[in-house]
Amino acid sequence: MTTAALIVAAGSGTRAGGGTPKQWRPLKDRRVIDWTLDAFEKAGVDFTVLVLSADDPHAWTEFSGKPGLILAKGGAERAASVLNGLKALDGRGVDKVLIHDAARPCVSTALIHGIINALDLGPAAAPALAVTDALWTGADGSVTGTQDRNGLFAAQTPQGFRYQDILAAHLAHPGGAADDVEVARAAGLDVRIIPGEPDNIKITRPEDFARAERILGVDMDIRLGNGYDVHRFGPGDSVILCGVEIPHEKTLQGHSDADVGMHAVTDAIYGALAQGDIGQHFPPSDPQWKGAASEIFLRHAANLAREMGFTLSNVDCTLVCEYPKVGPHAAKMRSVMAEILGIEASRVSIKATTSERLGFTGRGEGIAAIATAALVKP
Ligand SMILES: Nc1ccn([C@@H]2O[C@H](COP(=O)(O)OP(=O)(O)OP(=O)(O)O)[C@@H](O)[C@H]2O)c(=O)n1
Ligand SMILES: C[C@](O)(CO)[C@H](O)COP(=O)(O)O
Repeated sequence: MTTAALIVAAGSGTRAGGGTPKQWRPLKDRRVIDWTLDAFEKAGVDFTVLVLSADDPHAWTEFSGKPGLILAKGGAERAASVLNGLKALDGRGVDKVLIHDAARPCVSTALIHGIINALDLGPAAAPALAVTDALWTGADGSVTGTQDRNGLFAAQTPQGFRYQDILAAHLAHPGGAADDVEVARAAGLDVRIIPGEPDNIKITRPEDFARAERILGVDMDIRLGNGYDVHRFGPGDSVILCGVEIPHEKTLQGHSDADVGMHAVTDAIYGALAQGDIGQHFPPSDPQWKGAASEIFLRHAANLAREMGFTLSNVDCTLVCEYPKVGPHAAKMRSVMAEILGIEASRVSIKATTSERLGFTGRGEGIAAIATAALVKP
């Protein structure tokens, strides 16, 4: 089955204001049209017809010759634009066509697939939301009556059809239809209602841009990283764990101050950023890091995260040792780590476990630490 998307982008966007037609205006880091085209590309349609205003030579130049993209001229009304797009698909072996407003950039892959699949069961399928608010009639700023909302739906796009059916329906229609479902029904086609998505809004008025940005903003970049480190014990009288010096009968050995917990957290952050590990940024072969405070490494990782546009959401570190006991120092460790990371202590977890006297940690030969970091870019 060959599936095409038909995206109407030839309107003037009068109600949205702003001078430039809404489909060409910015939305987050791209334009409205880019989000819409991208949604159908991601959904894997075979090709796309983009209906553009004949009065916009820049748009035609920009999109001409793009693989998988067919251009068609817009008409005076939406229905005329759709018909021109349908004609442009003639002779290309299209079975299913999904007609969509360029002004609905938040459409999801799941909804597109839902419509495509529903066309295996009938000639037409379209998304809609059952009306949940009370409906009134009004005049001169006053309510003049109420309207029964039972059985009423708010229509969305993409509206999907078998290609030959909807082409014939549009050719036979006298014009003035609100949408393609009205055209299809006028031709006697049965249209299946698919649950629409509240986020699939149509940008119609100026405030809709901010709504669409909020919806698209949910698609944030969330990264997780893990870190693991081990340091052995040697002669001494204290250890440094997560930035806190704790009296102990031995010390941890290492090239730096051997703060095993801080190293694990640092590596977790580098891991989330896919930026290597501590050894890569601060090679042990470099004498300048001999005896260095591990705070330098952790600050570097946290700053790198910020430079790459991420916010550190939380870190969680588990120290594995029989002794020293970590519990009495955990609160201090959390506040020290939080200060270095530049986040609230409530986002830093430091805990400990023994290994039931098993293995090198159980025999008191060293301490291991494992950590997770979560980073978020809105
Ligand atoms: N002659 C037209 C009119 C509309 N559309 C497209 O149909 C979609 C839905 O229409 P609507 O929201 O009404 O857009 P506009 O007509 O551009 O808006 P307005 O009515 O505010 O001018 C939009 O993607 C719009 O670009 C089109 O391709 N050709
Ligand atoms: C097709 C449509 O998106 C269905 O909701 C809508 O009817 C087109 O926009 P308009 O605001 O009705 O012109």
